[in-house]
Amino acid sequence: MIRIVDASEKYGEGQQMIVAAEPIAAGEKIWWCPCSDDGFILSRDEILHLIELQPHLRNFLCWYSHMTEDDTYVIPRTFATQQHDDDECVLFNHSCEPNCGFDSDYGQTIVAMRSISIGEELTYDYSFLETESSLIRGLVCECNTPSCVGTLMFDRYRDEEFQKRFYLYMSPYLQRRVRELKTKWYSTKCFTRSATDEKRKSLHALEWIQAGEIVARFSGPIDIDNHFIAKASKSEATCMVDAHKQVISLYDLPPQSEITLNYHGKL
Ligand SMILES: C[S@@+](CC[C@H](N)C(=O)[O-])C[C@H]1O[C@@H](n2cnc3c(N)ncnc32)[C@H](O)[C@@H]1O
Repeated sequence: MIRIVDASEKYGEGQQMIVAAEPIAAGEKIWWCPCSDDGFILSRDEILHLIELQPHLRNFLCWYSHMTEDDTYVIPRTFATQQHDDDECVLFNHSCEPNCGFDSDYGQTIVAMRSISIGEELTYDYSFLETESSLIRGLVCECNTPSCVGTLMFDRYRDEEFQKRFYLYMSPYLQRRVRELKTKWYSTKCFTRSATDEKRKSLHALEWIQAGEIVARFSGPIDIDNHFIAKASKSEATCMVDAHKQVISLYDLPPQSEITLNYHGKL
């Protein structure tokens, strides 16, 4: 059903792509990705540490990892040899007007979203899998479609039009993130980190946050068990909550700073 061909001209030296080897009908299942079952599961910090130790693995780790949860990345088991063997699902490229997506019942199955002709490139939108802390955030898109967004920031899941069109084609992780936006909203400048000693998740700045910016917003009770914002003493908290249940930064917060609140004081 599919063929792998050279794509150096479109995406750059050494790049490959998947094309349809026969006509594919809308809704047809194209590929079942084994990587989520077989791959190594690492946090963002663990991957960045690995890249620091072995810089030659950077492209492999960043290109072929995908997110299955906040701060949870699956990388092909073969990363040490830099081969992707039969995991051809890693060769699907991104398009801002994709023709494939994920089957919402079986998140690991790639299906055709419309009929596809022989020779047409098979693509999905990487925003069906990735959020702002994607390891390829900032990739300049070469999909050449009229609705190309340019630089991929992986915040498209927040857009209501995008949700309406593509919710059913997003991975289970992205679908959950879309649902959570209604009750537990975090700024695009934040990311969740799970690599603390107690394995409790915590919220951090992904990029520079200025004093007075809205960092998060809640609709329910602001309870420490309800979200990932850690507690701190009054003098150490980096944020406060305003009358509209918005978490506001008290200071300029450089990347990596932890978002913290003083839960004992009046929130
Ligand atoms: C999962 S791999 C896809 C397969 C890749 N083409 C290969 O041959 O290994 C993701 C990488 O492919 C390239 N890529 C995929 N879609 C792209 C796009 N729309 N624009 C530019 N580069 C893209 C980027 O280098 C990206 O990091």
